Amino acid sequence: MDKICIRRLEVYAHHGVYEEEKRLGQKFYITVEMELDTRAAGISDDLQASVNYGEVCLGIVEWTKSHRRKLIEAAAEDIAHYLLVQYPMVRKVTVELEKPGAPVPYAFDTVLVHIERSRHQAFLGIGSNLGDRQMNLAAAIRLLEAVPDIQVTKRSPLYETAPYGYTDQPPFLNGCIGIETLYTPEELLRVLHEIEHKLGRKREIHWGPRTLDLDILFYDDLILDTPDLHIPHADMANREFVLQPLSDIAGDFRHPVINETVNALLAALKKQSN
Ligand SMILES: Nc1ncnc2c1ncn2[C@@H]1O[C@H](COP(=O)(O)OP(=O)(O)OP(=O)(O)O)[C@@H](O)[C@H]1O
Ligand SMILES: Nc1nc2c(c(=O)[nH]1)N=C(CO)CN2
Repeated sequence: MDKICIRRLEVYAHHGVYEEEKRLGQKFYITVEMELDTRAAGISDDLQASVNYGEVCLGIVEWTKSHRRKLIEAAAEDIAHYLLVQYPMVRKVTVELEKPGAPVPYAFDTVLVHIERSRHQAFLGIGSNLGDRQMNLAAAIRLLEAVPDIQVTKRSPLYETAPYGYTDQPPFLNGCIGIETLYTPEELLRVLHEIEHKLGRKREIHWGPRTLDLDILFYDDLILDTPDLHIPHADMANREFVLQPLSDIAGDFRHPVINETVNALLAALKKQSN
């Protein structure tokens, strides 16, 4: 990825834990690196095809002056978030916030926090087999679309599927959606649980009937194995009700553990079940 960088933008602002810092203010330096593809702007020589660094400086200065955070961590987090929300072309930002006059009674050059934040691509499985299934799935997508740091970018068709695992239950309606998000996997899972809860999901039988099930299938090419979260979803390669709709929107996406595309996994599963 290409980068547009702004080094040590000077801003007088009032972030700090101590009353004196809040009252008097002090100098901050802000360095940002924005990763984006500058090829189109490079070829066309057109500012519309890129990010205007002057406007970025103005936005950062205005934000930094008009807000107050106790911690430089919090100020840097907000600046990174502001840049990713404001400039969809920017895939990743690095923000370094320096406070050279920090109230420390020793000689030092500067203190700083350095963070990297990025936009993530994730694929979710959605399913329902209780109540008005189509309405449940449509409502789930609407709720997801209303979450500020999630954009729904792709939707598969919905498929009627026989219950897998625990088979003594009604048929499911299943689909997959693609999203872009600024959330971490854990934050995303929390959002999904809230939406499941809002739509009346009760956790009773493992693999049992549900008004709504939302699973994280892929999150970039992340491999994560914690007690609460397995990414890629642990059983997805065995589930046609996942792979079929996923192949409609992400057939070429490669499973980072199995190292096969979704299309290849689906073909293998179909062959195996014939
Ligand atoms: N990739 C993932 N997506 C969603 N939940 C996950 C994932 N990996 C682990 N989990 C954990 O699984 C727990 C149970 O989720 P849920 O009740 O939806 O399971 P289930 O739908 O019955 O089974 P399955 O996840 O195999 O479809 C969640 O609380 C969550 O902590
Ligand atoms: N067809 C189908 N079967 C399932 C489903 C599902 O979404 N579709 N979800 C389950 C647990 O998540 C268990 N079995």
